[in-house]
Amino acid sequence: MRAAEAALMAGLPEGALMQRAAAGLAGACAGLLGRVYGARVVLLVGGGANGGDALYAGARLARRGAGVSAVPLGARIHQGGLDALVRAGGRVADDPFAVLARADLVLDGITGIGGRGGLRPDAVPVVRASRASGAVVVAVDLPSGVDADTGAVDGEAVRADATVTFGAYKPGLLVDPAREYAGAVRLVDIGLGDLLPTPELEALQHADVARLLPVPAAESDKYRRGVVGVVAGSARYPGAAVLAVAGALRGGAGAVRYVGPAGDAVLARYPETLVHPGPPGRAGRVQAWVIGPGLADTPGVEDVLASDVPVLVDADGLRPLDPAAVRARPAPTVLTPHAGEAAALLGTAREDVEARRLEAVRELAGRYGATVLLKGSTTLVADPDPDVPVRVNPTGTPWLATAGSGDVLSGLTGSLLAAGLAPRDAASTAAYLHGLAARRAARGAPLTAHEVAEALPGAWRDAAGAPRAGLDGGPAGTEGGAGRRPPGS
Ligand SMILES: NC(=O)C1=CN([C@@H]2O[C@H](COP(=O)(O)OP(=O)(O)OC[C@H]3O[C@@H](n4cnc5c(N)ncnc54)[C@H](O)[C@@H]3O)[C@@H](O)[C@H]2O)[C@@H](O)CC1
Ligand SMILES: Nc1ncnc2c1ncn2[C@@H]1O[C@H](COP(=O)(O)OP(=O)(O)O)[C@@H](O)[C@H]1O
Ligand SMILES: [K+]
Repeated sequence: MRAAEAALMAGLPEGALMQRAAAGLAGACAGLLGRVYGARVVLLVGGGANGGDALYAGARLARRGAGVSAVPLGARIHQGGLDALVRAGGRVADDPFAVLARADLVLDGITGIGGRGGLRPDAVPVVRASRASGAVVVAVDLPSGVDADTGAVDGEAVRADATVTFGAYKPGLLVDPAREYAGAVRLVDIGLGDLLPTPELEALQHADVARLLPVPAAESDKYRRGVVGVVAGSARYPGAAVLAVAGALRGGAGAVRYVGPAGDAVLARYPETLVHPGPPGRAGRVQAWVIGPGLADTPGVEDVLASDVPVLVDADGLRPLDPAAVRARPAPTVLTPHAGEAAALLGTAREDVEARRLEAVRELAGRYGATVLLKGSTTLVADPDPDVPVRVNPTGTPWLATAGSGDVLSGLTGSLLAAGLAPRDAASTAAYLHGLAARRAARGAPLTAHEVAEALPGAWRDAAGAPRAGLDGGPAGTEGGAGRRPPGS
């Protein structure tokens, strides 16, 4: 951000960029207020340019008739911004707590990308008073106190109803725990355009997923569409096998081979499954393996890792995992740990992984030379190449935190691998569809893992922009829609 802003500023009059930011910010605040004239606005102003943004936006609101008071925090204050505010009729608050108690809107301009660590002690009571006032809290660029680069929150931070961010989304707006502090995020374009470098994080959108989803062609047969092998379930956990197969059947592979002791349970629910007693090496050719869900102590991980096709390792399969063995594989490996499993692999505590997800997923991907999908409130997918952007999943719902939903995800991901998607694409597309399916299935009420699997075709159609019911079976070549949408649609 800093490099791109410096390059852009070099060709602009002094202060122009901050004015663009302030104009966007003031516009967003006006929208939230509904009526600007007579509204009471309080600016929390730190010592940097983030405070400058707040002051110039405050000046714009004051010119439209708002009563605007600034609460300076920190040793310095942006002088140009303060002068503009005073010229527009705003003022510095004599009693911060009195103005906050009556505020309609509070602008958090304490820190932006220059913030380090949580809020400093002098800011804490003022921020708490802002929340307690019932005013709408709008963060400037980022909620103060969150880490812009990682999404970590070390100490206290502003809990915003909305965040107006400039130029590009910052990782702290997309990755929990910080993401939760940001509220609804709006991006204001300040003209950085091509000056922005390759992002560290990217989030798929419907159109991206539509381009990635495998669609059978006229010449396809079940083998050419890919066969996925699922090694899952045990006498103790037969259900995990059923759920992993459920995900795999809906992921685009032409056939699903199940290997393990839960064949009867699988066939009872999904007669289309090809069931083998094992071991995996004798089950016939597959284009990708999924191993782990509900495996308990069943052996087979080494056997599967020795194969020359992509392998997804989940749940119990992750326990005995040796980095050297994974790195030595001739084909890609995908690991899908939740925070607890990731912590065990890294030799750290679950809370550490949850506090620093981005770091944890990158470290695991590097250590294992594998694509790693870290599950949880923010699902992240890291490539073994550290220069490739990490993908953050924008879909999903906390209702997904239900037993067995991870088994569905591993089957789905494996199926997309078998269908030929690159590991990072398979994992991030699966997480996207899985999250979308969960939202469709939950609609604000508890859901079961099985319902997530059942909702996958609907999620697929949504993402692919496929014709709605009643229009299917139109002119030849129109079914499926996926992959045929023009870029950016
Ligand atoms: N560079 C630019 O051209 C633009 C920058 N913009 C704004 O400028 C911001 C970055 O400005 P700065 O680099 O001045 O940095 P910030 O304004 O984010 O923060 C720096 C100030 O905060 C203090 N500080 C650091 N950590 C703190 C903490 N935990 N608690 C309290 N105070 C703390 C520092 O001592 C310093 O005074 C962006 O986030 C954005 O809001 C926008 O105006 C767009 C244009
Ligand atoms: N708080 C949350 N918000 C959103 N998604 C969540 C949350 N907690 C868990 N999930 C998702 O739910 C699924 C749970 O998978 P997992 O932990 O492997 O459970 P299981 O082993 O029971 O299937 C994952 O897709 C994960 O990303
Ligand atoms: K801020």
